[in-house]
Amino acid sequence: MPDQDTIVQEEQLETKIAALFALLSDLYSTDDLLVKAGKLNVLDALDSNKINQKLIALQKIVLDNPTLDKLPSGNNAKLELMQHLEDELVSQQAEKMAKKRVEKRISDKLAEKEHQYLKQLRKEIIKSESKDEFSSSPQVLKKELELESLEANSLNVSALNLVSPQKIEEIVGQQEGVKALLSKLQSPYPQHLIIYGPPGVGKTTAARLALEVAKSKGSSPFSKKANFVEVDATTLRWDPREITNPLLGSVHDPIYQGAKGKLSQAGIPEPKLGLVTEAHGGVLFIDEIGELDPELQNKLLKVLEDKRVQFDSSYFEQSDKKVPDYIKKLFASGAPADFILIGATTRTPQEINPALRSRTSSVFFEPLTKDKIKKIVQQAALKLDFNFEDKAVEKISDYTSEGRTAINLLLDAYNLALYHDDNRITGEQVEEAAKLRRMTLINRGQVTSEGKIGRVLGLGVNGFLGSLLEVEAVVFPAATEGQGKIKFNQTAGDMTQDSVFNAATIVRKKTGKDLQNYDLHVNLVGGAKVDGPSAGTAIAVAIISALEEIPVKQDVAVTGEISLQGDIKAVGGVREKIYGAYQAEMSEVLIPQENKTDFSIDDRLKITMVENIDDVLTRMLITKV
Ligand SMILES: Nc1ncnc2c1ncn2[C@@H]1O[C@H](COP(=O)(O)OP(=O)(O)OP(=O)(O)O)[C@@H](O)[C@H]1O
Repeated sequence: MPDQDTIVQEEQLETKIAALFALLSDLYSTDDLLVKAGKLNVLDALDSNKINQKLIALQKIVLDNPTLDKLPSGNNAKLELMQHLEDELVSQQAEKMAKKRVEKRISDKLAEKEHQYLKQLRKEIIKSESKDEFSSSPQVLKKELELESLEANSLNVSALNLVSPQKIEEIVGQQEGVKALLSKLQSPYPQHLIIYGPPGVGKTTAARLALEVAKSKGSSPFSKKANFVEVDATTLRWDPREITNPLLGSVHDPIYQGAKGKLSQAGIPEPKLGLVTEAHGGVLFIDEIGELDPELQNKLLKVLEDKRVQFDSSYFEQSDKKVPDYIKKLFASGAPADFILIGATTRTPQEINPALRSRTSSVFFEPLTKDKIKKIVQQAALKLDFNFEDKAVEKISDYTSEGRTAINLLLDAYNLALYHDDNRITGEQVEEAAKLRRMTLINRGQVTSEGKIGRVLGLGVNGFLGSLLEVEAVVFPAATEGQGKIKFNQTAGDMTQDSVFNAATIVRKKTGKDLQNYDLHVNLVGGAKVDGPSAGTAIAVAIISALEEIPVKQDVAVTGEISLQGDIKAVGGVREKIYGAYQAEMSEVLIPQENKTDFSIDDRLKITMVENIDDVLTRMLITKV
């Protein structure tokens, strides 16, 4: 029989064990406790009446140790063990409560953030939906309605779009260029590039269509939604203070936003995203990239490198609670601008900023020959679904070597045919359309190795296009010596008049003949208007040729101002003029030595630098003066 003390101690142990089990079930849910007991193989022990077995189960569960199968001997030692288990349970409980508290704080914080976010979102929506009292005025609503009805009425199906290539295979005469373009763009790692070539030969159209091809390739990083964003560098306006910068984006500081702007009233600067961000994930096409302001080019290069564009404003306050989150984000981390740059230029690679050139690969588009122009016109005429004479196509190719101009001339002739109730486009209609556009035939086929007296081929430039300028001079002995008359066409411009007078002095120096003893007529064929003294040299050569009756070579063209000393001075548009001479199939072109840095030598035709009238006469006259 156990003595009284032992009974009391056992009762104490039982009470303590019950208390510990109560603590345990506070710590774990019943299910969790059963699972844990199952894993530790003590489920039976929990139900047992034997104190020791219960204590062993308790020990295993609390200390999470399945190997603790023994108990210390002696009741005191057991009481100490239970004290230890109780401490352990208390500390586990404390840990659990601490965790709970932290979790609660986290979920409170989350709820608060969500609430703020929803509030902000609601504000934005209300702002965009709501009309202030000004914009809901009857006058403004009426204007809005008028504008909407105008928009709904659009009838402008662009004819140019209709007849332009819709597939890359329809680009004519640029096989090499298109191959290079496609290979660089449809790769899994597309490259930035610049397309070099004359105007109107399909650079923009090919770039746009090449992106479509790239999008259809599974390995391309361009998604189906990738944008083709197009901008012309010659019309891009920007302000170095970054008040306006449509290319890169700008920050509208509050003082510039106008009194009505909500953000401006709150003194908040607002970043306006630029084309580089609109092109994110796609292509940014910059036409005439060579004309882009050098400072803007440097900024663009930085964006290309960072693939982001950053904003800055002295009005921005990070801590200002009124500043919307999206504005804070834009100031903190900028806007994305990860795109492929395609530039197009009529310049040569040497004339492009070296930093830009080194980051882009080069693609070359060729000038279009007469045959290619005919093919472009035929292709477009078929899309118009209208009859046309072969002569019409032939005629168009006589007027231009630019694809775009050819298409426009075709469309003009088409409109004229409709106007005349004709069911086909004829050669005459093309001529009529060309006349209305003030176009002249291009000088293909003028080249002849035979010399001509008093006829010199000079060079003119119109926009980006250089062309031949035909200068004629005729002289007769004056009826009365010393009273000769000089005549020239008035339409040719004041500068031409000066050029003729300068030429008269040179002629006297070179030939010893006084022009006052002759009637002289100088003519710029076709009433060409010359803005500048650049025809001076050609005029002098024409007069000398006429006076001395020495023929002038007809496959050599010249440009240059002439001084009273007979020096050939620099002129503008040399690059375009050289290209014009090439197109007109000249074999040599004479350029002022002073212009030698304005162009790069190409091997398409012979370019000779000239310093004075003697250099020119040696190369242009068939025999010596
Ligand atoms: N090689 C070509 N093949 C087919 N069509 C062409 C070609 N070149 C030009 N075109 C026609 O002319 C239009 C204008 O061409 P596009 O704008 O692509 O030329 P571009 O070289 O980019 O000219 P620019 O340098 O002046 O911008 C095209 O929409 C197309 O109808």
